Amino acid sequence: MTEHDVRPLVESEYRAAHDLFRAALHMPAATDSAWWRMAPPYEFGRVWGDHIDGALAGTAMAFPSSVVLPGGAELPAAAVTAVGVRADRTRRGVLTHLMRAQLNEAWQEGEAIAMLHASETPIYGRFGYGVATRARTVRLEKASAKLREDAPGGGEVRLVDPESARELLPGIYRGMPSRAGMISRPSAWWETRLRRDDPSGEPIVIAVHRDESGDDDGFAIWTVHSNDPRFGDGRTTLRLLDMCAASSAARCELWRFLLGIDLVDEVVAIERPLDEPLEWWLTDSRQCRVRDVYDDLWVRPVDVTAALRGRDYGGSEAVVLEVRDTTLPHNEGRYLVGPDGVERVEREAQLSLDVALLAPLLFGEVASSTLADANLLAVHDPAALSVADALFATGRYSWCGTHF
Ligand SMILES: CC(=O)SCCNC(=O)CCNC(=O)[C@H](O)C(C)(C)COP(=O)(O)OP(=O)(O)OC[C@H]1O[C@@H](n2cnc3c(N)ncnc32)[C@H](O)[C@@H]1OP(=O)(O)O
Repeated sequence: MTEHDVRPLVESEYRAAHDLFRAALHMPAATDSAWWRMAPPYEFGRVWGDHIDGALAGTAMAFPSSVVLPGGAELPAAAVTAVGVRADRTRRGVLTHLMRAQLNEAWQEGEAIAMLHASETPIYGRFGYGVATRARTVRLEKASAKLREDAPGGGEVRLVDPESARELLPGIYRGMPSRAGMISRPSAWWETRLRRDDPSGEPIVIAVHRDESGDDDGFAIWTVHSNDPRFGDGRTTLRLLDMCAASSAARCELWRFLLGIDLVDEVVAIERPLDEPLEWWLTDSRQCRVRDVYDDLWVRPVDVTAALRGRDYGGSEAVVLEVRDTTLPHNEGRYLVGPDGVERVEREAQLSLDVALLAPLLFGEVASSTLADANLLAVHDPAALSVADALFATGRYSWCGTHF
């Protein structure tokens, strides 16, 4: 049997842990400058390692953040990242040990939620994570994607350098109207984002939007990739990595700016909200080509009571929901969930599900009746299903938009 030695790593071990993570993603060890870019989130000191035969076999880290739930409440959350196991040590429970240690740490820290972006979908469900938000990648051909003349806009867009961006962008982000799925970005996250070159080595370019009354209210971050015409097709792609704005006027004006940049053939934007009204801003809606729709933020309720209490509910009736949670047994039990509040009860359950399916319900990503159709939600009282549908409906897609 494999002997595991799971413990928090110390600072002198962080770089090796990061290199192990990079190797698991088939990336070379970090150069000094790559490590300088990626080190800030390690500074929170929440880095775990599992050791086999005295050598580091796997690692996972987290930094403190928060996430907005439907209704606008913000809950403290552990942002989990840099998870990797050595290729010659996989499938012996290393990740399982790391996940348990990390989730217990989040519980001790009083974090109601743990959250991450998954490299592959089969990995995290067994630890109680489920898809909370989805996002899409869109591609616009610059020559044919034209914004309607009466699409929103106004104000002006200017390029800023990373030093100014460090001053400006965190405040603009905090000023955005809150939306379910959005997370807080600690300064360490900004340090990494604004230091980071694309893996291809292209530098980031940053623009800020200022509204007509002189307030900065939106920004975009991108890289530009050109294909040498002597060898390739000579096309130039602008890759939009991050765009946030406080108003649709600011957002549309940023799109107008991007689609007007010279010597660009196409704009490809990742992790955009499913309901960004690009199709509606264009003269020809088909010019917004949706390349892909994918799971974005995965959420794991660490404290189910706090997570259930963190959101608003629709409808007028309550249901008794049973939650199974083998990883964090303190969550196991029955919850009366209704528009008047949430409490633990001993009553018979009307519906029951695994904790991993709570996040899609909490964030309005799926209806209870759809989960029941998929045999993922057990229905003990059929009348409760439509009540649960009404309770958890959100009316708007949740969206994260922050990669970590
Ligand atoms: C938030 C992030 O950082 S996302 C990045 C995650 N990292 C990567 O994708 C890097 C490449 N992959 C890896 O490093 C490893 O394969 C990991 C981290 C995905 C899994 O680590 P392992 O130590 O092998 O996982 P562990 O042995 O604890 O597996 C537990 C269970 O999950 C299953 N599992 C683990 N990884 C996968 C996977 N990629 N696909 C399908 N099942 C998987 C195992 O088969 C096992 O199932 P079982 O309990 O039924 O036997």
